[in-house]
Amino acid sequence: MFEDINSGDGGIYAELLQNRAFQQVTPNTTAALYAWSAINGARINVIADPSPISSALPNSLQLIIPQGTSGQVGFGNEGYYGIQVNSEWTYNASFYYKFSAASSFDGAATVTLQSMGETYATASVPISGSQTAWKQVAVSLTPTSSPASTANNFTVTFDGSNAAGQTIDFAMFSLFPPTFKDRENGLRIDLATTLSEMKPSFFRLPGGNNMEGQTWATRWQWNVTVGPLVNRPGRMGDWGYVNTDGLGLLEYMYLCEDMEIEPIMAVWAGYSLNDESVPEDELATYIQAAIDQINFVIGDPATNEYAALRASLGHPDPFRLTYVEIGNEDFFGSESYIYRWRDFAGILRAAFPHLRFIATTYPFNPVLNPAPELYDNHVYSTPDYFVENAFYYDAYERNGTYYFQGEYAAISTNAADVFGSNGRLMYPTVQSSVGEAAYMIGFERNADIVFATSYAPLLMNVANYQWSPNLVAFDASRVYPSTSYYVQQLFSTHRGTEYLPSKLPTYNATLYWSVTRDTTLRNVYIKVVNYDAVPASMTFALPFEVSSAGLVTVITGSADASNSPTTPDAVVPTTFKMTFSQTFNYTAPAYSVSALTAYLV
Ligand SMILES: [NH3+][C@H]1C[C@H](O)[C@@H](O)[C@@H]1CO
Repeated sequence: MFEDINSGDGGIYAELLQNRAFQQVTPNTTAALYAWSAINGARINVIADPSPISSALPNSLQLIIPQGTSGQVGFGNEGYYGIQVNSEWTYNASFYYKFSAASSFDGAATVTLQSMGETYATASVPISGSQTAWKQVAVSLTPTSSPASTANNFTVTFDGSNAAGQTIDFAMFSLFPPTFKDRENGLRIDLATTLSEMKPSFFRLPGGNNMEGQTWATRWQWNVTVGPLVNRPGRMGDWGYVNTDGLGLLEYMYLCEDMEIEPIMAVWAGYSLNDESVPEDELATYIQAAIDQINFVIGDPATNEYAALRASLGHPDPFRLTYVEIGNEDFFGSESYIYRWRDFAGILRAAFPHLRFIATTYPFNPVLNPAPELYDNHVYSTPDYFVENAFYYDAYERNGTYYFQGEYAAISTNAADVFGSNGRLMYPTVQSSVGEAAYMIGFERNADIVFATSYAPLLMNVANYQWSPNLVAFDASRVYPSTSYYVQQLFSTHRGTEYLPSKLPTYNATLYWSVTRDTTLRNVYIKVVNYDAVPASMTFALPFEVSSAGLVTVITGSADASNSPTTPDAVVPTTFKMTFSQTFNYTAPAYSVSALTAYLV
């Protein structure tokens, strides 16, 4: 499950410059210069440009080089809480510039990656005072070393002795490192690789709260997140910072394509986080926007203008799409969802009969028409809750309705105030991840009605975050997979194609297991969850023969152990050879998740 909670900008979206285009800021304020700073006496200010680079980007950075300055004068950007400088990488830097008034200046800008005066990479860009219209310039930067620290800056400076007195406007900066699959405007390689190594099947986007907007006007709107970056205005996201929307709908689709997974794509459904619902007689505009969004993803360029837009952006073929979610957590707006679902699902089902639409209220509460085929359930609670409710789906009625556990995580040890700060987990712990695993065993046992599941939220920038815990933490140079990440990965890579019934302990036990079989690979997977503080010895009697050689992968550690920037590898999976027979013993360590792999003979 993905949404931008300090996880897109400055996270998986590989742009390295923060506040790169001065989107959604108030000109002539200090705040508008966030992440930028003047160098050696330069004067910089964000202005409402009288001739802006685009209507989407009305602001520009104005540099004034005062008379009498000498040495390198200009400005720098600190990145998203740091910039990783890697000598194995070539960085692509670009910006637009113009002179608001023609001048005789004919010089160059020096573009660098540097720290405290040490320059790691530098390039020169010709700058001409005759350039009164916006001109984009681009350079590549190849560092000569890789400093351990990420306290580095991107800088643009001029030789003060010959640039004194000049006023130059700048817009739409960008600095990219190499990206995942070399995709232009793409993803940070280490984060995307970490997600890909979980072998996920789908990617839910674009949220979550961050799709909804605090108001209707600030909702996520697909059409302003596609096309040239200079035409993307960005928006104030729902987690307290401006989203550049450089990671837009097309980038999300490329993410799915490059990771060989499919999107579960949400459409805005007329409800914003200020608890305001669009009245039924005003829904048509938003339903059409949803139709256009879906056509952008799967439409025929020959017959639909938004599909033609997709083709013009380089992807004439439709993307994979099966599941479309109508809204997010509409149990907060369930009364209006009765008509919002009726109209959205009614019209979208007719327009796209092969797609499957997911409702986001509580199942059957309120009663919805048309009856949803799919519901998205969310649950955040304590580790104990997940163990005590490991049979949550067993009691669900089998009535042709299927469930997406779209968000779940053990986030606190304080049952009295799960979302509060007291008892809240900063990072998953072994105990919280083992608790989640007990619940996940229940997903497998009930796979006849649970068709998809995803931990949430996914990514956290440890330098600036609004939610904890998350599956994967990161900073400007490193990724910190959590204990829950390894549990997700273990379940995902030991999935099987069929569930083999077995007699589980009674409710509120501490020991859970599942037996699945992959009929293609002819593997048998036995996942064992021990939530007890002592090891659990077990005997398995299989109804079929297996070869003696097999493997077991175990995630275990002290209950409150976490992977974090200070203890990145406190708990990692370990794999051992294991001897199997049709009847065999296994001892599950205290607080552990094990995946046993045996091979059918
Ligand atoms: N409040 C959670 C529920 C919402 O859908 C997400 O945006 C939040 C974090 O995963």
